[in-house]
Amino acid sequence: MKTYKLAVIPGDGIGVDVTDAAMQILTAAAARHGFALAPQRFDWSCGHYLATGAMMPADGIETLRGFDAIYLGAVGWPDTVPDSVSLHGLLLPIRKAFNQYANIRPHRLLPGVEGPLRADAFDILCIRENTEGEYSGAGGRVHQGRGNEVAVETAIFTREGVERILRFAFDQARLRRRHVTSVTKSNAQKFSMVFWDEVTREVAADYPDVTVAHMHIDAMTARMVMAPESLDVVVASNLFGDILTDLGAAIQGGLGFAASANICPDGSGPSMFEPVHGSAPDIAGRNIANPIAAIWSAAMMLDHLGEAEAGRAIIAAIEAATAQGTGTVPGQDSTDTITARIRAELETTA
Ligand SMILES: NC(=O)c1ccc[n+]([C@@H]2O[C@H](COP(=O)([O-])OP(=O)(O)OC[C@H]3O[C@@H](n4cnc5c(N)ncnc54)[C@H](O)[C@@H]3O)[C@@H](O)[C@H]2O)c1
Ligand SMILES: O=C(O)[C@H](O)[C@@H](O)C(=O)O
Ligand SMILES: [K+]
Ligand SMILES: [Mn+2]
Repeated sequence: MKTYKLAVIPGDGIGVDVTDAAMQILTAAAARHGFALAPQRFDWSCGHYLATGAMMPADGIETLRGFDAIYLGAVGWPDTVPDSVSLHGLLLPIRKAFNQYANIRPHRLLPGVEGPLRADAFDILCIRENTEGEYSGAGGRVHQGRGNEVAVETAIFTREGVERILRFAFDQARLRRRHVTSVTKSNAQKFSMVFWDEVTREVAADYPDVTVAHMHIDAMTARMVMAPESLDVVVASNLFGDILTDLGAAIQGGLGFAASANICPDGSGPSMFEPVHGSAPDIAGRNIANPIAAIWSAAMMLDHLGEAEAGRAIIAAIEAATAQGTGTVPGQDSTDTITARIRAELETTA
């Protein structure tokens, strides 16, 4: 039987709650679809930082390299560890070390879910650059705490990095409705974003069957609210993609529904799957987090591992559950109730 080695990093807060839910569903899917999962759990988190001084051990990346995929809940506990430390100590190193340059985030309404918009027929695939740009971590501070303090943070855009994420987006568009919207701010940012626009035009020339639109990030936020059905594939830099996908989550009913995959397209390292949302300290440990985003992310992981049928079955089970109203009203159903309903759907459908 095919066995997949899975590194599981629940992280902090509701990361733990929703990872437990996703693992239940993954276990059920494996049993039903004839493969096995060998999960190994790592307690890398803000708790680990407080105990050891690091979010993960020094050889953490090397440890992860041996796995077929990484499943992550969420990381961050701002009361005890600054968010800049937790993000740069775990999530960002994994995304960069394994060249997970494509962060795929789907936004559509599940059956039975009423979003905040009048629109309901949207189906957006956001492709976020995931290794450079505004998240490069290049910068510094001088004269800290003094009146003449200076802080510099440089966004880095490389031709390799920009071109490959654009090609990835155009390839995705070919599997969908053949329309790419490239989001920049090239009126204000006259070097990096003008460069991004130029590369977009170059890459687009290789995809004559795909239409392309260029939009500024500010206009894009309005577009996602006013006419989300006009969008197909959306491609953006690391920070813009981060912001747009919380907006995408909002129009699909909330962060509890937004899934994501951090893909290493060349397969040189494991890819990582996690919900878009964070550790949600305000609701952590209360059995009220919506596990659907996490379970959907688990389905994306199975699809990536080559278990597409099992991935589709999980999505179908989520849809069957929400179509009956389970998990559709914020705060109405517990994490356990939603998970149990999805599991029951998975185990009873053909
Ligand atoms: N990829 C990640 O691991 C990731 C993502 C975002 C934020 N963070 C970290 O998480 C911490 C909290 O960040 P934040 O508050 O800005 O964002 P957040 O996504 O954790 O929460 C934002 C709001 O959405 C709600 N929410 C989030 N997920 C939900 C779910 N599954 N069900 C129901 N409600 C949900 C929360 O209760 C909160 O009100 C910070 O430490 C931040 O750095 C981590
Ligand atoms: O990438 C980030 O900024 C954080 O990890 C989180 O907000 C995310 O969207 O993944
Ligand atoms: K997350
Ligand atoms: Mn985010």
